[in-house]
Amino acid sequence: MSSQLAAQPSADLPSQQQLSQNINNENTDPQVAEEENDGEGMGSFVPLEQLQVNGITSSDLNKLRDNGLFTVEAVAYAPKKDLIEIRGISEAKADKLLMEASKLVPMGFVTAADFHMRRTEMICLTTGSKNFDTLLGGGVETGSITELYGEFRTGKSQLCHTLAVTCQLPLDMGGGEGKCLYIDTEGTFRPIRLISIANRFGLDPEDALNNVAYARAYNADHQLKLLGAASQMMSESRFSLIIVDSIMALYRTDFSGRGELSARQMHLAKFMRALQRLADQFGVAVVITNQVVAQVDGMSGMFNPDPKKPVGGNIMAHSSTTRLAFKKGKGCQRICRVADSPCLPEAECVFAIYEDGIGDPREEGEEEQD
Ligand SMILES: Nc1ncnc2c1ncn2[C@@H]1O[C@H](COP(=O)(O)OP(=O)(O)OP(=O)(O)O)[C@@H](O)[C@H]1O
Repeated sequence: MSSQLAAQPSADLPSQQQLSQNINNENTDPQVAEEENDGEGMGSFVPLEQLQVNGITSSDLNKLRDNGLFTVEAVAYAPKKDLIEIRGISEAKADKLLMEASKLVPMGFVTAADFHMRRTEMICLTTGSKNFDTLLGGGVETGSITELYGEFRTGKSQLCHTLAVTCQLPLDMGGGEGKCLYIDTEGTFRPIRLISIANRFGLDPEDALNNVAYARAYNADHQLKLLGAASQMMSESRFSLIIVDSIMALYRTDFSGRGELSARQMHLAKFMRALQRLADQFGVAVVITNQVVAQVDGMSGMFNPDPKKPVGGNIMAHSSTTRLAFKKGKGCQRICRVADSPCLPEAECVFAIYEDGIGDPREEGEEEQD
Protein backbone atom coordinates (compact mmCIF):
# COMPACT_ATOMS: atom_id res chain seq x y z
CA MET A 1 0.00 0.00 0.00
CA SER A 2 2.76 2.40 0.95
CA SER A 3 4.70 1.92 -2.27
CA GLN A 4 1.58 2.41 -4.38
CA LEU A 5 0.89 5.73 -2.75
CA ALA A 6 4.49 6.82 -2.93
CA ALA A 7 4.71 5.92 -6.62
CA GLN A 8 1.40 7.52 -7.57
CA PRO A 9 1.19 10.37 -5.13
CA SER A 10 -2.30 11.63 -5.69
CA ALA A 11 -4.06 9.41 -8.18
CA ASP A 12 -5.34 6.94 -5.59
CA LEU A 13 -6.43 9.55 -3.12
CA PRO A 14 -9.88 11.06 -3.09
CA SER A 15 -10.28 14.66 -4.15
CA GLN A 16 -11.24 17.51 -1.84
CA GLN A 17 -14.83 17.04 -2.96
CA GLN A 18 -14.79 13.31 -2.24
CA LEU A 19 -13.31 14.03 1.14
CA SER A 20 -16.11 16.43 2.00
CA GLN A 21 -18.58 13.78 0.89
CA ASN A 22 -16.79 11.14 2.94
CA ILE A 23 -17.00 13.27 6.02
CA ASN A 24 -20.34 14.98 5.69
CA ASN A 25 -22.22 12.75 3.25
CA GLU A 26 -23.10 15.97 1.44
CA ASN A 27 -22.26 17.02 -2.06
CA THR A 28 -20.36 20.14 -1.05
CA ASP A 29 -18.87 22.39 -3.71
CA PRO A 30 -15.15 22.37 -2.85
CA GLN A 31 -14.77 26.03 -3.77
CA VAL A 32 -17.59 27.04 -1.47
CA ALA A 33 -16.39 24.67 1.23
CA GLU A 34 -12.92 26.16 1.03
CA GLU A 35 -14.16 29.74 1.22
CA GLU A 36 -16.53 28.99 4.08
CA ASN A 37 -14.34 26.72 6.09
CA ASP A 38 -10.78 27.75 5.66
CA GLY A 39 -9.09 28.66 8.86
CA GLU A 40 -5.70 30.35 9.08
CA GLY A 41 -3.84 29.45 5.91
CA MET A 42 -5.01 25.85 5.58
CA GLY A 43 -5.47 24.83 1.96
CA SER A 44 -5.22 28.42 0.79
CA PHE A 45 -1.98 28.36 -1.19
CA VAL A 46 -1.51 30.09 -4.56
CA PRO A 47 -1.34 27.60 -7.47
CA LEU A 48 1.93 27.68 -9.36
CA GLU A 49 0.15 28.37 -12.70
CA GLN A 50 -0.46 31.93 -11.52
CA LEU A 51 3.26 32.61 -11.92
CA GLN A 52 3.01 32.21 -15.69
CA VAL A 53 3.23 35.95 -16.35
CA ASN A 54 5.74 38.48 -17.55
CA GLY A 55 7.97 36.11 -19.54
CA ILE A 56 7.73 33.15 -17.12
CA THR A 57 6.79 30.18 -19.26
CA SER A 58 5.08 26.86 -18.59
CA SER A 59 8.45 25.21 -19.21
CA ASP A 60 9.92 27.33 -16.37
CA LEU A 61 7.08 26.16 -14.13
CA ASN A 62 7.77 22.54 -15.05
CA LYS A 63 11.40 23.01 -14.04
CA LEU A 64 10.19 24.31 -10.68
CA ARG A 65 7.84 21.33 -10.27
CA ASP A 66 10.63 18.91 -11.17
CA ASN A 67 12.54 20.40 -8.26
CA GLY A 68 9.75 20.06 -5.74
CA LEU A 69 8.25 23.56 -5.95
CA PHE A 70 4.51 23.14 -6.47
CA THR A 71 3.06 26.41 -5.18
CA VAL A 72 3.81 30.12 -5.52
CA GLU A 73 4.54 30.13 -1.79
CA ALA A 74 7.26 27.50 -2.33
CA VAL A 75 8.94 29.82 -4.84
CA ALA A 76 8.45 32.96 -2.74
CA TYR A 77 9.99 31.32 0.35
CA ALA A 78 12.92 29.75 -1.53
CA PRO A 79 16.36 31.38 -1.23
CA LYS A 80 17.56 32.76 -4.57
CA LYS A 81 20.56 30.42 -4.59
CA ASP A 82 18.23 27.39 -4.54
CA LEU A 83 16.39 28.70 -7.59
CA ILE A 84 19.61 29.35 -9.49
CA GLU A 85 20.72 25.77 -8.78
CA ILE A 86 17.75 24.54 -10.84
CA ARG A 87 18.94 23.54 -14.30
CA GLY A 88 17.68 26.06 -16.84
CA ILE A 89 16.89 28.84 -14.33
CA SER A 90 19.24 31.78 -14.82
CA GLU A 91 19.94 34.45 -12.22
CA ALA A 92 17.74 36.92 -14.11
CA LYS A 93 14.92 34.34 -14.25
CA ALA A 94 15.30 33.63 -10.53
CA ASP A 95 14.98 37.36 -9.82
CA LYS A 96 11.87 37.52 -11.99
CA LEU A 97 10.34 34.46 -10.29
CA LEU A 98 10.97 35.92 -6.85
CA MET A 99 9.57 39.30 -7.85
CA GLU A 100 6.39 37.86 -9.35
CA ALA A 101 5.96 35.43 -6.45
CA SER A 102 6.27 38.26 -3.94
CA LYS A 103 3.39 40.05 -5.69
CA LEU A 104 1.14 37.05 -5.06
CA VAL A 105 2.30 36.00 -1.60
CA PRO A 106 2.28 38.66 1.11
CA MET A 107 5.65 38.64 2.81
CA GLY A 108 5.88 42.11 4.30
CA PHE A 109 4.82 43.57 7.64
CA VAL A 110 1.30 43.32 9.05
CA THR A 111 -0.01 44.85 12.25
CA ALA A 112 -0.01 42.69 15.36
CA ALA A 113 -3.79 43.21 15.40
CA ASP A 114 -4.13 41.61 11.95
CA PHE A 115 -1.78 38.81 12.89
CA HIS A 116 -3.71 38.26 16.13
CA MET A 117 -6.95 38.07 14.15
CA ARG A 118 -5.44 35.47 11.84
CA ARG A 119 -4.23 33.40 14.76
CA THR A 120 -7.64 33.45 16.43
CA GLU A 121 -9.04 31.89 13.25
CA MET A 122 -6.39 29.19 13.28
CA ILE A 123 -7.61 25.60 13.27
CA CYS A 124 -6.58 23.24 16.07
CA LEU A 125 -6.99 19.47 15.74
CA THR A 126 -8.59 17.61 18.62
CA THR A 127 -6.54 14.95 20.37
CA GLY A 128 -9.70 13.09 21.39
CA SER A 129 -9.16 14.09 25.04
CA LYS A 130 -10.72 17.25 26.48
CA ASN A 131 -7.99 17.45 29.13
CA PHE A 132 -5.35 17.28 26.45
CA ASP A 133 -7.06 19.81 24.16
CA THR A 134 -7.39 22.24 27.07
CA LEU A 135 -3.69 21.83 27.89
CA LEU A 136 -2.87 22.73 24.28
CA GLY A 137 -5.23 25.69 24.17
CA GLY A 138 -7.69 23.94 21.84
CA GLY A 139 -5.74 21.07 20.29
CA VAL A 140 -2.77 20.50 18.04
CA GLU A 141 -1.94 23.73 16.25
CA THR A 142 -1.95 23.84 12.45
CA GLY A 143 0.83 25.67 10.61
CA SER A 144 3.53 24.58 13.04
CA ILE A 145 5.51 21.58 14.27
CA THR A 146 4.48 19.72 17.42
CA GLU A 147 6.97 17.20 18.79
CA LEU A 148 5.82 14.33 21.04
CA TYR A 149 8.66 12.74 22.95
CA GLY A 150 8.87 10.10 25.62
CA GLU A 151 9.86 6.53 26.37
CA PHE A 152 8.37 3.54 24.55
CA ARG A 153 4.68 2.77 25.32
CA THR A 154 3.92 6.31 26.41
CA GLY A 155 1.24 6.79 23.75
CA LYS A 156 3.03 8.82 21.08
CA SER A 157 2.00 6.55 18.20
CA GLN A 158 -1.49 6.14 19.65
CA LEU A 159 -1.97 9.90 19.57
CA CYS A 160 -0.70 9.94 15.98
CA HIS A 161 -3.28 7.30 15.02
CA THR A 162 -6.05 9.29 16.71
CA LEU A 163 -5.02 12.54 15.00
CA ALA A 164 -4.89 10.76 11.62
CA VAL A 165 -8.65 10.36 12.02
CA THR A 166 -9.64 13.53 13.90
CA CYS A 167 -7.88 15.74 11.31
CA GLN A 168 -10.57 14.58 8.86
CA LEU A 169 -13.48 15.71 11.05
CA PRO A 170 -15.51 18.83 10.29
CA LEU A 171 -14.15 22.02 11.83
CA ASP A 172 -16.98 22.22 14.36
CA MET A 173 -15.99 18.80 15.69
CA GLY A 174 -12.37 19.82 16.21
CA GLY A 175 -11.12 18.54 12.86
CA GLY A 176 -9.35 20.12 9.92
CA GLU A 177 -11.49 18.65 7.11
CA GLY A 178 -8.35 17.41 5.46
CA LYS A 179 -6.45 14.25 4.78
CA CYS A 180 -3.50 12.93 6.71
CA LEU A 181 -0.06 12.11 5.40
CA TYR A 182 1.66 9.51 7.56
CA ILE A 183 5.39 8.78 7.33
CA ASP A 184 6.28 5.71 9.36
CA THR A 185 9.95 5.06 10.03
CA GLU A 186 9.59 2.19 12.52
CA GLY A 187 6.83 0.08 11.00
CA THR A 188 4.39 0.79 13.83
CA PHE A 189 1.47 2.15 11.78
CA ARG A 190 -1.59 -0.07 12.23
CA PRO A 191 -4.56 0.86 9.99
CA ILE A 192 -6.81 -1.38 12.10
CA ARG A 193 -6.48 1.18 14.89
CA LEU A 194 -7.98 3.82 12.58
CA ILE A 195 -11.12 1.74 12.11
CA SER A 196 -12.17 1.79 15.76
CA ILE A 197 -11.19 5.45 16.07
CA ALA A 198 -13.23 6.36 12.96
CA ASN A 199 -16.25 4.50 14.38
CA ARG A 200 -16.01 6.47 17.60
CA PHE A 201 -16.11 9.78 15.72
CA GLY A 202 -18.89 8.70 13.36
CA LEU A 203 -16.71 8.52 10.24
CA ASP A 204 -17.02 5.75 7.70
CA PRO A 205 -13.95 3.58 8.47
CA GLU A 206 -13.25 2.89 4.81
CA ASP A 207 -13.32 6.60 3.95
CA ALA A 208 -11.17 7.37 6.96
CA LEU A 209 -8.57 4.85 5.75
CA ASN A 210 -8.70 6.22 2.20
CA ASN A 211 -8.01 9.71 3.53
CA VAL A 212 -4.68 8.68 5.02
CA ALA A 213 -1.69 8.57 2.67
CA TYR A 214 0.81 6.22 4.25
CA ALA A 215 4.46 5.67 3.39
CA ARG A 216 7.10 3.62 5.14
CA ALA A 217 10.48 5.39 5.09
CA TYR A 218 13.49 3.11 4.79
CA ASN A 219 16.40 5.47 5.31
CA ALA A 220 17.03 9.13 6.12
CA ASP A 221 17.39 10.11 2.44
CA HIS A 222 14.13 8.36 1.61
CA GLN A 223 12.44 10.10 4.55
CA LEU A 224 13.47 13.46 3.07
CA LYS A 225 12.48 12.44 -0.46
CA LEU A 226 8.99 11.56 0.72
CA LEU A 227 8.45 15.22 1.64
CA GLY A 228 8.88 16.09 -2.06
CA ALA A 229 6.03 13.72 -2.92
CA ALA A 230 4.07 15.16 0.02
CA SER A 231 4.40 18.65 -1.38
CA GLN A 232 2.95 17.57 -4.72
CA MET A 233 0.06 15.72 -3.07
CA MET A 234 -0.76 18.72 -0.91
CA SER A 235 -0.85 21.01 -3.93
CA GLU A 236 -3.46 18.71 -5.48
CA SER A 237 -5.85 18.14 -2.60
CA ARG A 238 -6.50 19.33 0.90
CA PHE A 239 -4.45 17.87 3.74
CA SER A 240 -4.60 19.04 7.32
CA LEU A 241 -1.92 16.92 8.98
CA ILE A 242 1.53 15.41 8.40
CA ILE A 243 2.81 12.81 10.84
CA VAL A 244 6.38 11.55 11.06
CA ASP A 245 6.59 8.63 13.52
CA SER A 246 9.40 8.67 14.53
CA ILE A 247 11.61 11.47 13.32
CA MET A 248 15.00 10.24 14.60
CA ALA A 249 14.84 6.44 14.26
CA LEU A 250 16.50 6.29 10.83
CA TYR A 251 19.00 9.03 11.63
CA ARG A 252 20.18 7.01 14.61
CA THR A 253 20.86 3.97 12.43
CA ASP A 254 22.07 5.69 9.24
CA PHE A 255 24.59 7.93 11.00
CA SER A 256 26.79 6.42 13.67
CA GLY A 257 29.17 7.83 16.21
CA ARG A 258 30.58 11.28 16.75
CA GLY A 259 32.32 11.21 13.35
CA GLU A 260 28.98 11.40 11.56
CA LEU A 261 27.23 13.64 14.04
CA SER A 262 27.72 16.82 12.06
CA ALA A 263 26.48 15.20 8.81
CA ARG A 264 23.49 13.80 10.71
CA GLN A 265 22.56 17.17 12.17
CA MET A 266 22.88 18.87 8.78
CA HIS A 267 20.61 16.28 7.19
CA LEU A 268 18.15 16.58 10.08
CA ALA A 269 18.13 20.38 9.78
CA LYS A 270 17.27 20.03 6.09
CA PHE A 271 14.44 17.63 6.91
CA MET A 272 13.03 19.90 9.61
CA ARG A 273 13.24 22.91 7.29
CA ALA A 274 11.35 20.98 4.62
CA LEU A 275 8.68 20.06 7.18
CA GLN A 276 8.35 23.67 8.34
CA ARG A 277 8.06 24.78 4.71
CA LEU A 278 5.12 22.40 4.23
CA ALA A 279 3.51 23.78 7.39
CA ASP A 280 4.01 27.35 6.11
CA GLN A 281 2.87 26.69 2.55
CA PHE A 282 -0.16 24.54 3.22
CA GLY A 283 -1.06 25.52 6.78
CA VAL A 284 -1.08 21.87 7.89
CA ALA A 285 -0.32 20.64 11.39
CA VAL A 286 2.97 18.75 11.56
CA VAL A 287 3.27 16.15 14.33
CA ILE A 288 6.53 14.31 14.88
CA THR A 289 7.42 11.75 17.51
CA ASN A 290 10.82 11.48 19.10
CA GLN A 291 12.73 9.06 21.27
CA VAL A 292 14.48 9.91 24.52
CA VAL A 293 17.87 9.08 25.99
CA ALA A 294 19.10 9.19 29.56
CA GLN A 295 20.52 12.58 30.40
CA VAL A 296 23.90 11.90 31.93
CA ASP A 297 25.49 15.31 31.59
CA GLY A 298 25.86 17.92 34.31
CA MET A 299 23.87 17.93 37.54
CA SER A 300 20.52 17.14 35.90
CA GLY A 301 20.35 13.61 37.32
CA MET A 302 20.78 14.94 40.84
CA PHE A 303 17.72 17.21 40.80
CA ASN A 304 15.55 15.50 38.22
CA PRO A 305 14.20 12.08 39.24
CA ASP A 306 13.52 11.20 35.57
CA PRO A 307 16.44 12.67 33.62
CA LYS A 308 15.51 11.87 30.01
CA LYS A 309 15.94 14.16 27.04
CA PRO A 310 14.70 13.95 23.47
CA VAL A 311 17.31 13.08 20.85
CA GLY A 312 18.27 15.38 17.98
CA GLY A 313 20.03 18.06 20.05
CA ASN A 314 19.66 21.75 19.35
CA ILE A 315 18.41 21.25 15.80
CA MET A 316 15.32 19.46 17.12
CA ALA A 317 14.92 21.84 20.03
CA HIS A 318 14.94 24.89 17.76
CA SER A 319 12.86 23.55 14.92
CA SER A 320 9.96 22.12 16.93
CA THR A 321 7.48 24.85 17.81
CA THR A 322 5.77 22.96 20.63
CA ARG A 323 7.45 20.13 22.55
CA LEU A 324 5.32 17.72 24.56
CA ALA A 325 6.86 15.23 26.99
CA PHE A 326 4.95 11.96 27.51
CA LYS A 327 5.15 9.76 30.60
CA LYS A 328 3.46 6.55 31.70
CA GLY A 329 0.75 6.79 34.33
CA LYS A 330 -1.42 4.24 36.05
CA GLY A 331 -2.87 1.51 33.78
CA CYS A 332 -3.89 2.97 30.44
CA GLN A 333 -3.32 6.51 31.70
CA ARG A 334 -0.52 8.67 30.39
CA ILE A 335 0.75 12.11 31.35
CA CYS A 336 1.60 14.85 28.90
CA ARG A 337 3.63 17.87 29.93
CA VAL A 338 4.15 20.99 27.83
CA ALA A 339 7.94 21.11 27.80
CA ASP A 340 8.35 24.05 25.44
CA SER A 341 5.93 26.35 23.69
CA PRO A 342 5.88 29.93 22.44
CA CYS A 343 2.54 30.57 24.16
CA LEU A 344 1.55 27.76 26.56
CA PRO A 345 2.62 27.62 30.20
CA GLU A 346 4.55 24.58 31.47
CA ALA A 347 1.69 22.40 32.66
CA GLU A 348 0.54 18.83 32.39
CA CYS A 349 -2.57 16.72 31.96
CA VAL A 350 -3.64 13.11 32.25
CA PHE A 351 -5.10 11.31 29.26
CA ALA A 352 -5.68 7.65 28.47
CA ILE A 353 -5.26 5.17 25.64
CA TYR A 354 -8.32 3.14 24.65
CA GLU A 355 -9.29 0.79 21.87
CA ASP A 356 -11.08 3.75 20.22
CA GLY A 357 -8.11 6.10 20.54
CA ILE A 358 -6.92 8.78 22.94
CA GLY A 359 -9.48 10.04 25.45
CA ASP A 360 -9.94 11.38 28.95
CA PRO A 361 -9.43 8.91 31.80
CA ARG A 362 -12.72 7.11 32.47
CA GLU A 363 -14.13 6.01 35.80
CA GLU A 364 -13.79 2.30 36.48
CA GLY A 365 -16.61 0.43 34.81
CA GLU A 366 -17.56 3.45 32.73
CA GLU A 367 -18.58 2.49 29.24
CA GLU A 368 -15.95 3.07 26.58
CA GLN A 369 -18.11 5.67 24.90
CA ASP A 370 -17.90 9.43 25.11
N1 LIG B 1 -6.08 -1.19 20.79
C1 LIG B 1 -5.55 -0.70 21.91
N2 LIG B 1 -6.34 -0.43 22.98
C2 LIG B 1 -5.83 0.07 24.11
N3 LIG B 1 -4.52 0.34 24.28
C3 LIG B 1 -3.70 0.10 23.25
C4 LIG B 1 -4.17 -0.41 22.02
N4 LIG B 1 -3.14 -0.54 21.18
C5 LIG B 1 -2.04 -0.13 21.85
N5 LIG B 1 -2.38 0.24 23.10
C6 LIG B 1 -1.48 0.69 24.16
O1 LIG B 1 -0.69 1.74 23.71
C7 LIG B 1 0.60 1.66 24.34
C8 LIG B 1 1.64 1.86 23.27
O2 LIG B 1 1.56 3.19 22.90
P1 LIG B 1 2.33 3.71 21.63
O3 LIG B 1 2.33 2.68 20.57
O4 LIG B 1 1.74 5.01 21.32
O5 LIG B 1 3.79 3.85 22.21
P2 LIG B 1 4.91 4.85 21.78
O6 LIG B 1 4.99 5.91 22.80
O7 LIG B 1 4.72 5.26 20.37
O8 LIG B 1 6.17 3.91 21.94
P3 LIG B 1 7.36 3.57 20.92
O9 LIG B 1 8.36 4.64 21.12
O10 LIG B 1 7.81 2.23 21.37
O11 LIG B 1 6.76 3.54 19.53
C9 LIG B 1 0.72 0.33 24.99
O12 LIG B 1 0.59 0.52 26.39
C10 LIG B 1 -0.46 -0.43 24.45
O13 LIG B 1 -0.97 -1.32 25.40
